[in-house]
Amino acid sequence: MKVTFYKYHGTGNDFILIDDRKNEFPADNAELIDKLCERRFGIGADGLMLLRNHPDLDFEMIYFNSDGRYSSMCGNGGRCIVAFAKFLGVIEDRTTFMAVDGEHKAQFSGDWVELQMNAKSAVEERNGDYVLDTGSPHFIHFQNAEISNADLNKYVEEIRFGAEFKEEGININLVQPVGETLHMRTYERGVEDETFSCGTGVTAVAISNAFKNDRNGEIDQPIKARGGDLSVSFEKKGNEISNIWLKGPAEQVFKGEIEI
Ligand SMILES: N[C@H](CCC[C@H](N)C(=O)O)C(=O)O
Repeated sequence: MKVTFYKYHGTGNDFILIDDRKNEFPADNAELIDKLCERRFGIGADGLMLLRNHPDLDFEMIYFNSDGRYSSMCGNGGRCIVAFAKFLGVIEDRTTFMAVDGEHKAQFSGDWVELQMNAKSAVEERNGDYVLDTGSPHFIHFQNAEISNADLNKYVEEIRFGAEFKEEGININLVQPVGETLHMRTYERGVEDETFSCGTGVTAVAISNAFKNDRNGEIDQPIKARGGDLSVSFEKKGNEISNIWLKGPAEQVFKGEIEI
């Protein structure tokens, strides 16, 4: 079967996107998806997404990590599939679509896509570190030292593969405040490697930073990931977080065809 695919990235978090409105792609074939995401023997990507019809909303996003398994929500992927939906003519300049963690609104601002995010858990503080779910589960460690040469693997071994999270997994984020901007690096569950950006991670970092600094009101947090710049805006009243928007670029890199 010949499949047309489109390669997108959102600040270096890269994805294979397929228009599967005919429901023909073998979504349960984890081995195939893993192979397509392989960087040397396949197309290469952090994840794969299917755009499918939805009975009530503009479309449905089905997301797989590069290990081929169905995944929790992908924020950068959500922004890329919105750009893909506009490219296909499925939507114009705003949309409401279905994803694994529920409905998402999205809109365009210049060449950035703004995606409304769902905070799925309370913010848990653990000796200065944070754990929260923004559609995917995240562990956040803040440090003042330069993160570009930080030992991310130490947190991967201790936390991602530690007793508590070994089974379910969790994404690991290191954060270094630089002025008003948060510089960050992420190790992603299901990719089992560092990625250049992680949208649910960016969102989790922005929210936990507001708790760390006891900030309230309308917050617009600039973030610098390895693959580029994003921002997260939200409202915080004490422990209540609402109106969360993840904003950043979503770019189509190439189109291709592959026999599967
Ligand atoms: N690897 C994540 C899902 C993708 C998250 C990331 N690509 C994003 O942009 O949010 C997990 O299994 O929790």
